Amino acid sequence: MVEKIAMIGGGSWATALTKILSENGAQVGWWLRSKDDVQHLLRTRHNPRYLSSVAFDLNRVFPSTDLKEVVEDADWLVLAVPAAFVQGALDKLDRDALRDKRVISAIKGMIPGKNVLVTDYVAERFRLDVEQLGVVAGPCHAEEVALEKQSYLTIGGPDLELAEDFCQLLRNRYVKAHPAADLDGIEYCAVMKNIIALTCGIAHGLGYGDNFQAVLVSNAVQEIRRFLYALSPNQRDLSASAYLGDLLVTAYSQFSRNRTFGNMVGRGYSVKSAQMEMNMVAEGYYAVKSIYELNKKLKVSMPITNAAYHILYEKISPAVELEILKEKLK
Ligand SMILES: NC(=O)C1=CN([C@@H]2O[C@H](COP(=O)(O)OP(=O)(O)OC[C@H]3O[C@@H](n4cnc5c(N)ncnc54)[C@H](O)[C@@H]3O)[C@@H](O)[C@H]2O)C=CC1
Ligand SMILES: O=C(CO)COP(=O)(O)O
Repeated sequence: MVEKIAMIGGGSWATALTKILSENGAQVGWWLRSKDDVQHLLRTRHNPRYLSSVAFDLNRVFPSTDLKEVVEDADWLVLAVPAAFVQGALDKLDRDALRDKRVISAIKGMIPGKNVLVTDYVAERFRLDVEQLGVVAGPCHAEEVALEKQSYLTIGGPDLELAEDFCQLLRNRYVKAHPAADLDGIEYCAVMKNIIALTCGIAHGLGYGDNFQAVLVSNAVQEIRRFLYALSPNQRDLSASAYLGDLLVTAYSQFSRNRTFGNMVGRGYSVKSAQMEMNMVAEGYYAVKSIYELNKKLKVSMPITNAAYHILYEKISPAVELEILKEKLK
């Protein structure tokens, strides 16, 4: 049986996942916001804006701006727009539109303003059972998928059968995938590692070196552990690649949007100008605010998140804030 997937989003990650899934034989209805991009894809088989070297087989990939049609036709829905655009993107769908679907979030962010995880938002908005949900996690940059470099993904979800089914759709010569039962922990960690990567970028932009970054990342693991424990004290091995691996790749990779954005801020760009310079979205910018606000109740010690918040939302100088932060790390 050919699996039918609705891919929501026209950015790098949606493009990479569409490549993996369609090359494995799935039929992918691909919703993109822009009519021009859909026309371009239909004409040339390439996404003009992201990973434009990848050619799609239009017998299996069906780009469209008609969200309802794309969703109606699918067994699976894969969300791959930045979290800030989830509400807008799904706006036109009825509350029952996802009733019989399996829904996978590939998003590493929270809904700004609501400060909720994407899976929690989708479950509430479409009255879904948690067993219908999963997340795509793990250290994996879209750019390396385009180059077919060896990569590993984790599919997190309470229904391990659903997670394993989605793993099977992903596995290929260069992608290994495995299921994991932790939904919330994986999703929160994916949100938080973006804040850390952004802070690593700020430090780098200010001239801090590898020695400092290693200490920053070590302290970050402890900060993430404290926060996750306060939210959901389940047993989880934070050294697994869905957690630590994702933190490392984002903190160190030249491809990281969050690190690049932070680096610009460290070098003196304003938040606005750094955002305008990038044709991509750094989720960490929004995540800082959500996690900072959530932590007002939890009161976990989070020096790195606090420093990033002060820089990005209270306009405190990155140099001053890093001077304060460096005294708190060990
Ligand atoms: N790029 C990557 O390597 C990976 C990304 N992710 C996650 O995937 C999600 C999507 O990120 P990327 O594909 O990297 O995005 P991107 O930064 O490559 O592209 C930006 C995306 O935002 C869309 N967009 C901009 N304004 C919009 C609006 N008003 N309404 C709807 N969409 C709008 C653009 O069309 C484009 O799809 C994020 O949560 C990210 O953390 C997860 C793993 C890897
Ligand atoms: O999550 C990612 C890689 O696993 C992508 O991180 P960036 O958004 O910082 O590029």
